Amino acid sequence: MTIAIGNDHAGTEYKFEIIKHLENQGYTVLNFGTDTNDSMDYPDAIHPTADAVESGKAALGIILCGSGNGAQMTANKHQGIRAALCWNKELVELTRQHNNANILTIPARFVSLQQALSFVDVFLSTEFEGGRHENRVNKISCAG
Ligand SMILES: O=C(CO)[C@H](O)[C@H](O)[C@H](O)COP(=O)(O)O
Repeated sequence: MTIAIGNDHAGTEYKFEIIKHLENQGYTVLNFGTDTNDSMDYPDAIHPTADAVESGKAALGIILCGSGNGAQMTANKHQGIRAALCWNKELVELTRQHNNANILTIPARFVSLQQALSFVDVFLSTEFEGGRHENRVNKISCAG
């Protein structure tokens, strides 16, 4: 499975650890984030990450910035993206089960590296439940 990843300078360190973690498990990772700690604008990394998921080049995405808010807001501008900002494992599990989230947003300055890696594991191993959630998820993209 191919995973897209994107980050600003606040997420660089965790990004490299996540890539290592994923590649060790056999995932292919497309890296759209900055590889340095130099200050940059998160939309420049997040839009290409969202594009990769939206176009199907990647099955799922992971994005990081300091609080996660800017990254999530950017990704959710894309029609085919459901990006969830999560700060515990339960939220990660629920957003896959109920929202069929296709991008996990990690607030790198507010969680430990161990937490971030565990979020990634839960995100990739949890399936959408469908059922009553199917209609609700379909209605997300209808602005009315
Ligand atoms: O976009 C954000 C907040 O919504 C991210 O947390 C950024 O990483 C953060 O704003 C970067 O802050 P910095 O002071 O420029 O390092």
